Amino acid sequence: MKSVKEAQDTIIKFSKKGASESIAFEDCLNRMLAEGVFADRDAPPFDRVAMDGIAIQSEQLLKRQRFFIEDIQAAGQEQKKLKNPENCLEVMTGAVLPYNTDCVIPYERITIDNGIAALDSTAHKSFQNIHKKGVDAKKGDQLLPAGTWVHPGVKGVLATTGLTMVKVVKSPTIMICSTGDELVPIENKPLPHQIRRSNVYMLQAALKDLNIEAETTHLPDDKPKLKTAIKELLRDYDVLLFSGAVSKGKYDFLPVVFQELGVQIHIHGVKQKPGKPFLFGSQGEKFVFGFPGNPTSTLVCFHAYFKLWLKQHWGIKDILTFGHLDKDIVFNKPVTNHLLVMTSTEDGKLLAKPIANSGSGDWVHLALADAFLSLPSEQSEFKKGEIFPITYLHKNSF
Ligand SMILES: Nc1nc2c(c(=O)[nH]1)N[C@H]1C(S)=C(S)[C@@H](COP(=O)(O)OP(=O)(O)OC[C@H]3O[C@@H](n4cnc5c(N)ncnc54)[C@H](O)[C@@H]3O)O[C@H]1N2
Ligand code: MOO
Ligand SMILES: [Mg+2]
Repeated sequence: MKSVKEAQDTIIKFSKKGASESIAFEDCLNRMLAEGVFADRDAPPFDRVAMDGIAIQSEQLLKRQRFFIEDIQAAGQEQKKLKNPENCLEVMTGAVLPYNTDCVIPYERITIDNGIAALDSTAHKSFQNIHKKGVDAKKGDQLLPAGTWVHPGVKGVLATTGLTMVKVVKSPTIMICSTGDELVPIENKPLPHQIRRSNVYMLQAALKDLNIEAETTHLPDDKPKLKTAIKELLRDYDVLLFSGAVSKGKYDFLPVVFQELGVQIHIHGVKQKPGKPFLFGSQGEKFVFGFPGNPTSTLVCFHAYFKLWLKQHWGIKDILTFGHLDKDIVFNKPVTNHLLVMTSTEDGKLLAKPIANSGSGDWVHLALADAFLSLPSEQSEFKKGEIFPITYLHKNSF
């Protein structure tokens, strides 16, 4: 059985960058750029007035403190010219600096009376309050490298560059499969021995949080039927996510079906709780993730392993954070303990409060968790205040 570290290293080994596709600018938030973005013009594209006020020729400061206002240069107007260097032009933030001027003095530093602007002092410098053409980037400069994650600031740069289509890393096609004859559709009223197939919706939502769409399907606990269905799914999808059927039960057919279909199993069993029977395999460029069926195991393994695989493939950011355990814990098994927690902040510290639950099959208390702390296998007593790596379970929790 692999340790968590060995399992994660194995996953990373099989994760590589996805293919690329061009998509509409509107749709590119939370995607990874597949190619660099270059400036189509200087940034800023002209000497930009940075304060509302007046523009003068700085040389005149040696001679005068009062300036006749010739005209106004508003933002969006073509560049005007200061005709008489002894005068000034009123200028607005965002306007082109008028020709023949080199100094902007804000309204707060002048008084205007009868069309004359009087300065509070002559202590002003050339090029003050002017955002110089090309100071941030020159035409042709790389503004964003390939691999950049599109967040709101990046969208602003893409918009400024006029990119209506954006080349991004393509999403893998994913099918989420539930297994198990006890499962019924959520709209059904389950019989006493049945439950609703909730895990697939949890996984679909976790993917949606990452801006990835995925379909769901259900497969029965029947080996020949499973084999036929998975063979087709492997042909049609890049990645199959399974919940259930990977442990030791008589009907846990996934490991043997994978073997018979020529799927190489790289991980089956990890020294962790929950998620011990976790399985990961591949067939060429196709990947299978077998998340143990207990709901907490499914969700924890999604975040601990599938997100790691996606990190390279899809480019999601690794938010490596540490949380302060908020309670003493004793855990005597030599395995990593992924402990469900509710997070909060206090005096700038991230506190992680363990959630009481009845084990990995307890879906009721799973909903109270927004993260899990990974307590290392070599330790058995964990004290309040100690710091451990934390993994968030959903986007709104970080
Ligand atoms: N003899 C052993 N038994 C078990 C072991 C073991 O090592 N030896 N491991 C336990 C652990 S740990 C886990 S976790 C589970 C994992 O089992 P499977 O991956 O084989 O999953 P199933 O047997 O199919 O189901 C387990 C449990 O989860 C429920 N489930 C499954 N899918 C869904 C779904 N889509 N929505 C809601 N709930 C689901 C299922 O009904 C079961 O209750 O095995 C232990 N056993
Ligand atoms: O480890 Mo199982 O994954 O406890 O529920
Ligand atoms: Mg089982």
